[in-house]
Amino acid sequence: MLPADIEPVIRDPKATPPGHRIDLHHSMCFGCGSEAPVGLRIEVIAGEGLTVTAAMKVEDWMQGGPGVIHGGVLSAAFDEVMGTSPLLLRKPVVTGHLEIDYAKPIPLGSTVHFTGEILGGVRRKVYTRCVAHLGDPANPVAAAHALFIAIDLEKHFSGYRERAVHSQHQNGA
Ligand SMILES: CCCCCCCCCCCCCCCC(=O)SCCNC(=O)CCNC(=O)[C@H](O)C(C)(C)COP(=O)(O)OP(=O)(O)OC[C@H]1O[C@@H](n2cnc3c(N)ncnc32)[C@H](O)[C@@H]1OP(=O)(O)O
Repeated sequence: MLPADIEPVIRDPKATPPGHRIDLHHSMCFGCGSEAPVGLRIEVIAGEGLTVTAAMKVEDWMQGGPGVIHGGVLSAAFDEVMGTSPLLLRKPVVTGHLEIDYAKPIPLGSTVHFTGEILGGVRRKVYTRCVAHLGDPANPVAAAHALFIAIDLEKHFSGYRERAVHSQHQNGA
């Protein structure tokens, strides 16, 4: 999946320091929003270099097959974790391409640990990967690769903002 012309990228000196949560982009986001009525509420933590980590408790409402997580929920979690990592470059992005390898069923009640990494970039493209385990990093349960595209936030969402759902604490702003 990685292109031949991929180039190294450099963490922005003003990026969130290692060990700290990378700021959520808005409180009503399905992936990270603390006020979203339904959502994953994932906190992505900056790691060293171009890495991030996150953990997600697998709740009953995430069920797909009996007793295990739905694959789409896991996919959304990967999207959130990897999609946040380009903020280490101080670049807002959207997902262009996401692929998942599901290695093992993930039981309800378990905690999924994610370790993501930026692999490099080409122009506006940022390539990432992420591995998930249930407590033993040597025993992964899933892995993902994703391509994110850097955007101009104002332009990208200009035609959609009137539909945005706001937090009750934002006075409709
Ligand atoms: C919710 C978001 C809030 C963001 C705020 C702050 C972020 C804070 C972190 C939050 C974490 C969020 C994590 C969840 C993130 C989502 O879930 S985002 C939602 C899902 N994704 C989308 O809705 C994106 C929909 N797609 C699009 O809007 C447009 O296709 C894109 C991606 C903006 C690209 O369009 P474009 O700006 O016209 O650019 P374009 O010239 O077509 O492509 C640029 C380059 O990317 C390549 N490319 C584009 N698409 C693809 C593809 N699918 N496959 C391969 N290459 C591709 C092109 O070939 C081109 O390459 P080069 O020519 O440079 O070699």
